[in-house]
Amino acid sequence: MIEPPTRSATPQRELEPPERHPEAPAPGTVLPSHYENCVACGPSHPTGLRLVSTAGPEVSISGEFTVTADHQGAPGLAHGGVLALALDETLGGLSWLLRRPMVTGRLETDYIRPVPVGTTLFLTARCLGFAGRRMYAKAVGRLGPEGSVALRASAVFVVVPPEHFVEHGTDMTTEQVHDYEVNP
Ligand SMILES: CCCCCCCCCCCC(=O)SCCNC(=O)CCNC(=O)[C@H](O)C(C)(C)COP(=O)(O)OP(=O)(O)OC[C@H]1O[C@@H](n2cnc3c(N)ncnc32)[C@H](O)[C@@H]1OP(=O)(O)O
Repeated sequence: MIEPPTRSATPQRELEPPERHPEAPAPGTVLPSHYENCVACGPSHPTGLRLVSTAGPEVSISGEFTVTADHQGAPGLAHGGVLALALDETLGGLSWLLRRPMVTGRLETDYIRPVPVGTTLFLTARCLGFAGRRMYAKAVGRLGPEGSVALRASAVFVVVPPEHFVEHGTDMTTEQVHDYEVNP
């Protein structure tokens, strides 16, 4: 049997520098939810994170959400999978600034401190650059705007054609995907 190649979220060669799209939302712009039922950012999801992302400088995003009892693993503490979800969503927000549809290929997470229920977690994600269709990025999660680092992540996102979401998802038309590419 042929083993799949070992994959890493650390770039193996020099990256093409990221370019903020000329029509990207200005730094400080709160980004709309990309889907109202998204478990990470959707305002209609009953128990989701309701994570709010904001465009940052260069190719960066900040995100915020408050851990509730719906997000527990151990009693009173956020589940690690939920924290990975928050990192994934914040990293995914980079596509708003790059104006390229992308999906997570790999997400490597370091859990550094426990995150109690009631904490507002402050996340930032930064694009490192591209190698072909691969976008490399890093993210950090803090226990307060300037607080202790609780999480770190390195990720590879893979640029996909808009049709990816139509072909593999439901209730999505090509027009809607193109709307996502050009709004806000
Ligand atoms: C309205 C809109 C809503 C927009 C909605 C926005 C939602 C945001 C949500 C946050 C983001 C998510 O959670 S997204 C959901 C979670 N992720 C997914 O569902 C992805 C599932 N996986 C896939 O669909 C596929 O494996 C792909 C698309 C990632 C790759 O498949 P492919 O298109 O056939 O391409 P492939 O040739 O395999 O790979 C292309 C290049 O990427 C590299 N590559 C592929 N996978 C990996 C990997 N895990 N780690 C490192 N590198 C990788 C390959 O080596 C190759 O490099 P080279 O040979 O070219 O050098």
